[in-house]
Amino acid sequence: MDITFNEVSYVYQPNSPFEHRALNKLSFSIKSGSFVAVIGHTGSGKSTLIQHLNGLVRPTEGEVTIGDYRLKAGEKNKHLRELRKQVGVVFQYPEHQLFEETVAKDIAFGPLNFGVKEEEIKQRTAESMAAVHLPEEMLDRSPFDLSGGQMRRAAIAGVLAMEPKVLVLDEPTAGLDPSGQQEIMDMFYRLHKEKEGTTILVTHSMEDALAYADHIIILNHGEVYMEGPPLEIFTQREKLKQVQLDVPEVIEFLTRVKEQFGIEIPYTGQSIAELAKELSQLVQRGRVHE
Ligand SMILES: Nc1ncnc2c1ncn2[C@@H]1O[C@H](COP(=O)(O)OP(=O)(O)OP(=O)(O)O)[C@@H](O)[C@H]1O
Repeated sequence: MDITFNEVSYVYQPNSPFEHRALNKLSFSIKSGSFVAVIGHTGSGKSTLIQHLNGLVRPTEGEVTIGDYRLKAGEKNKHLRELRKQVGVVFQYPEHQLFEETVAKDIAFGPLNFGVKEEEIKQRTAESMAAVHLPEEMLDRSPFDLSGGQMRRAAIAGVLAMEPKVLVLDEPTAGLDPSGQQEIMDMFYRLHKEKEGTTILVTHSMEDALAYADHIIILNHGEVYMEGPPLEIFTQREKLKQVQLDVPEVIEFLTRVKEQFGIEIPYTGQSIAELAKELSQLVQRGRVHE
């Protein structure tokens, strides 16, 4: 589903002493099937932006379209159920929203609410558990007896069981250890490729944005500060510094190689260790002088 924000503003607590314009005439579009990372320092408006995507908030000004669905300032949201069927949101610390007696009941909660038949729910539950790498034996356990990482996966399985066309991820790896973070992000990336849906990731990790996204949107004070393909964005160090954002380490490495050795190693998603290996091979072959 294509998504567009057209001159969208959002004001918290209007006409009160606490009035705050969190989004200011925001315009951008997201093509169906893309993996978009939304970045920006704290308070730049990322969470407010994504809350528009499933109708949790409605624009104060402007218009949001998600496929055929339209959220317009001044108009009551109609058919929100339809929208929420299509847009799945993994909120920060999703495990805090687990509440049922068993993992199976928790995963089935959303689909049941939307009238999905029991047989189909069973099938979706099995598929979602496999996607998040949880064994089926866990379905009968209380979600509160699982480890933190397993609880996070169970909560994510509940969102996947809705089979959303758009998956919105609000810092889905916050609080996990580095290997858990990579596993979860690799899982979302694999699902994105398999399901051919649209994925929108809010992250503070420049590394994840570079590794997984095909389009970056940087917010600053509720406005689009920069947008474009990752390599185009992350090579503009000075511009990023102005909004307190860092360049991913791997891009720093490539920049240093270019400055010191005068060569450009094409970046195709390698890690720093892999790039260092490529560089040492070039040195050994005499293509580059130390
Ligand atoms: N309920 C509210 N009332 C008033 N202002 C609010 C409210 N919620 C958020 N804000 C303000 O709106 C701005 C944008 O907040 P938002 O949560 O969208 O930012 P964010 O980029 O997601 O931040 P973070 O990275 O810290 O999660 C901030 O300045 C915030 O203080």
